Amino acid sequence: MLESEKEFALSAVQAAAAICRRVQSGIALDSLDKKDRSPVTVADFAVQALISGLLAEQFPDDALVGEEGADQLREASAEELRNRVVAEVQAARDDDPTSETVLNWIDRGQAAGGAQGRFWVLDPIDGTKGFLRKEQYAIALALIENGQVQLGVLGCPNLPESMDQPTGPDAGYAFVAVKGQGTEAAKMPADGTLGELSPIAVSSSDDPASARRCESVESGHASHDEMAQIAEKAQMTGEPVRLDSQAKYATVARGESVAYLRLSPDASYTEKIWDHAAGEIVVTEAGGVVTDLLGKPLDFTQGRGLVNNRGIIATNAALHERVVRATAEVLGF
Ligand SMILES: Nc1ncnc2c1ncn2[C@@H]1O[C@H](COP(=O)(O)OS(=O)(=O)O)[C@@H](OP(=O)(O)O)[C@H]1O
Ligand SMILES: [Mg+2]
Ligand SMILES: [Mg+2]
Ligand SMILES: [Mg+2]
Repeated sequence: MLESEKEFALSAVQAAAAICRRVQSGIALDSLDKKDRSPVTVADFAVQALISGLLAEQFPDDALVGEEGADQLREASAEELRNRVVAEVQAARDDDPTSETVLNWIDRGQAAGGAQGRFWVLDPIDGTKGFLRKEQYAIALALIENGQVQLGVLGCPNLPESMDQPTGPDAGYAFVAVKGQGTEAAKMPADGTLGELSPIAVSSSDDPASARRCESVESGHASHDEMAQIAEKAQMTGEPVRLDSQAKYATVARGESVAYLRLSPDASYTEKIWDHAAGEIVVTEAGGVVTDLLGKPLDFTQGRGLVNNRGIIATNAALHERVVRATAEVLGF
């Protein structure tokens, strides 16, 4: 089941990774460019346009819930940015779509989502801050049918074989999960090849003390203090590994970290479905558990946001209950 969707999603994410790598190689870390966010903006728009255009051709009846919209690019003052985006999309394809076509592809991603029907979910670049730092980022593509995630692909172009290694030219992994069929990973290095897919699984450890957990780099996205209290309560005493993007879900899925905690410091913030759909299925099909802070499954039926959600607990199966309990104690549920 979903064979052609799986093949499509993997190849679309691989093509997107090539755009990201090309754009990222133009970022100078040590200069004034540091404050220039335009590379990630170019790659964000170009990736959404590319994948949306491919989807429109291959699955024309499917809607797309994507993070980006083209309003900003349509402004007269955005001509230079728009031209850079269009050039990236043209370079990634065999044909030369017009600027209007590219903008329309981006805007196809403004679908509302919801409980019924079939739609794709895309975060063209998740971990935009990590992208600018040349650290971790992910291209996240998922397929939702009647509110359930059925397929997810995470492309992590800078993810090394182990989190303890520095990222380098050999880095790059793709993860793919299909409902009921498990999660697989393949090397996706910068040379443009995709290695053989092989099954991955979460850690089987039930020992919190030897367990490694991961969390966001940005303190604006996740409350490091409260998460440290939860971890301590759960007796997860190891230092957390901080990395950007849904690569965190990938490290849980392949068993190198046992938990990904996410607790927004801003209680009014609504998590977005594109920040979690692909990651959720990649972890659950690898044998893990992904819930909200109350221990309930994530609800993808409410549109573009995960409403009434203040955070995420993604762990291996053995430690989930312990972390949910610790969360309730610390937050006073
Ligand atoms: N206030 C707040 N609370 C929680 N989450 C937020 C918040 N603001 C933004 N975001 C979303 O965080 C996404 C980045 O995810 P991470 O936190 O995993 O990566 S990072 O450490 O920030 O790099 C990031 O995704 P991208 O925009 O795709 O990078 C945002 O959708
Ligand atoms: Mg994101
Ligand atoms: Mg994004
Ligand atoms: Mg964003």
